[in-house]
Amino acid sequence: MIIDADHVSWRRINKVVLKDVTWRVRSGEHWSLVGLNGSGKTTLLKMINGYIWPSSGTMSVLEMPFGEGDLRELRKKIGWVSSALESQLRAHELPEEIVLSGKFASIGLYEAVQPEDVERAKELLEMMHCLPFASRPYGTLSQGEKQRVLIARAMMASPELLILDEPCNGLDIFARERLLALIERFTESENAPTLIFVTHHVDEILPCFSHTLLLKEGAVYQSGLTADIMTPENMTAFYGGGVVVERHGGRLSMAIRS
Ligand SMILES: Nc1ncnc2c1ncn2[C@@H]1O[C@H](COP(=O)(O)OP(=O)(O)OP(=O)(O)O)[C@@H](O)[C@H]1O
Repeated sequence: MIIDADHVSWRRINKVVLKDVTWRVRSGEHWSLVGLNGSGKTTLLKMINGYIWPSSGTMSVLEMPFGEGDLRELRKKIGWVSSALESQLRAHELPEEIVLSGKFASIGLYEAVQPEDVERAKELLEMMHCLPFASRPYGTLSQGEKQRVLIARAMMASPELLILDEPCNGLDIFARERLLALIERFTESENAPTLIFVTHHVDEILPCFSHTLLLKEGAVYQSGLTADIMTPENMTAFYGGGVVVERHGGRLSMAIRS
């Protein structure tokens, strides 16, 4: 089991941020995690990474129950690509250095790298289509190019679980489709880690995400097979009826009902 959250709640003064969340992610599954602003997505991700603990219920990630084992060791097995990470990286570094630093989970490269690490970093840059700008400082890259470097960086540590936290934010429609196509190909590759793709846009949910968790106001609204959950009727109900959801091929699109 990759994630086993059993009746997890997280309470703050005057607020229950996560309410009785039960969520099981098994090896070989890829999940999309969908919810509006404030629905508890980031809180759940922080908990998966062991930065906060359940107020009640039990949580086990990569077979490590919370309260047992070394959280730093656990975090080495989890890649988390987010806008918070993007803003920490240094503008003058080259994509190759940024990818290599992923092996040590460091900002900047301080450790001696082995020739096989350099080889692996190059393979990952190629896989994420980063070679055309591999010799330019990170700070000069577009948002879409940066996202691809960040995913390559996360892969450098060979994680068992890879969280892509709103990776399409700030991308134009073409850059978004290119990134989604790369992510889709990536899920087909041998030894791909279990993926959790976080978004609030239904049109980003690819058929390769086998399962979907819908979060609403801190609680699980639904969880299960994407094919069952991502229907226009279901998603219209999830968003409270104020939207029009349509199917286009294997994906949905959504607009505000006028
Ligand atoms: N430490 C805290 N104390 C009190 N309330 C909190 C705390 N952390 C988060 N919250 C609240 O819990 C709710 C869920 O927050 P969270 O950041 O998990 O949502 P989210 O789904 O990630 O939203 P977004 O899509 O905007 O990033 C929000 O209303 C937030 O204000």
